[in-house]
Amino acid sequence: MPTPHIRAERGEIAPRVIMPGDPRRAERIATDYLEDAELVTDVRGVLGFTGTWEGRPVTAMASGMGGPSITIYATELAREYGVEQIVRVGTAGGMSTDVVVRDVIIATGAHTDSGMTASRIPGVHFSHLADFGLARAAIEAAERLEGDAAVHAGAVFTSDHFYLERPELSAALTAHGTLAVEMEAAALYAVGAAERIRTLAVVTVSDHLVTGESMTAEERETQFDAAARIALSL
Ligand SMILES: O=P(O)(O)O[C@H]1O[C@H](CO)[C@@H](O)[C@H]1O
Ligand SMILES: O=c1cc[nH]c(=O)[nH]1
Repeated sequence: MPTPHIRAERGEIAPRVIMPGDPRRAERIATDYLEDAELVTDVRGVLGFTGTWEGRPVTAMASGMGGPSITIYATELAREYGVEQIVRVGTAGGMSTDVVVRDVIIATGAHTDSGMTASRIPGVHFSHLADFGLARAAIEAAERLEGDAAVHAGAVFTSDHFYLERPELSAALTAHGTLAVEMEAAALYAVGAAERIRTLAVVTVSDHLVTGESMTAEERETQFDAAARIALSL
């Protein structure tokens, strides 16, 4: 049954969902990786395609940007479509000098100062954790990958801001081992905990807060092969 934000019928969305922020990246995953992919939702331009990858059904559907947006889609997918697993395939800004542009990060946890999770369990510093089995499988898949992408596992920072510069906060997070900043992982992990579904974020470093290195907008759409292959294998 369609929801306010997803027009697919139940059964048109696979139990496994690959979720980039960008609708065009969802379309590219469908065309470049999936077989027999069909558009199943396009409400608000947030595209979702269902097809198969190595014979297994999978849906590639965008989340839009930020915690509120991914929370809406992930919650509706879990509650209304029986989705069991959502793997975000996103971009992130490098914070640690241990990572460089085009590296891939398997986000085993996500720090955040977002009010979204603060309001889920007031008074508690909730731990936003990836599903352990998915994270372990992603690390194993990365070890089998051909190509020269460097893959890291560790914590990211999920921010509600893209443009607000907070150098002291960045320095403190980096000093505590945070690898990169993005805008959805913590919210996705909170939905995973609340709805009892498996969630993981695999992000490609698209720019670096310290070195200033950056991908172009076109590269942000295309340079995610390693992350996509890891996510699709799960
Ligand atoms: O490339 P995506 O998956 O959208 O991820 C990152 O890019 C967007 C900001 O440009 C935010 O959504 C951030 O999390
Ligand atoms: O959220 C994001 C994504 C990419 N780069 C950033 O600096 N922030």
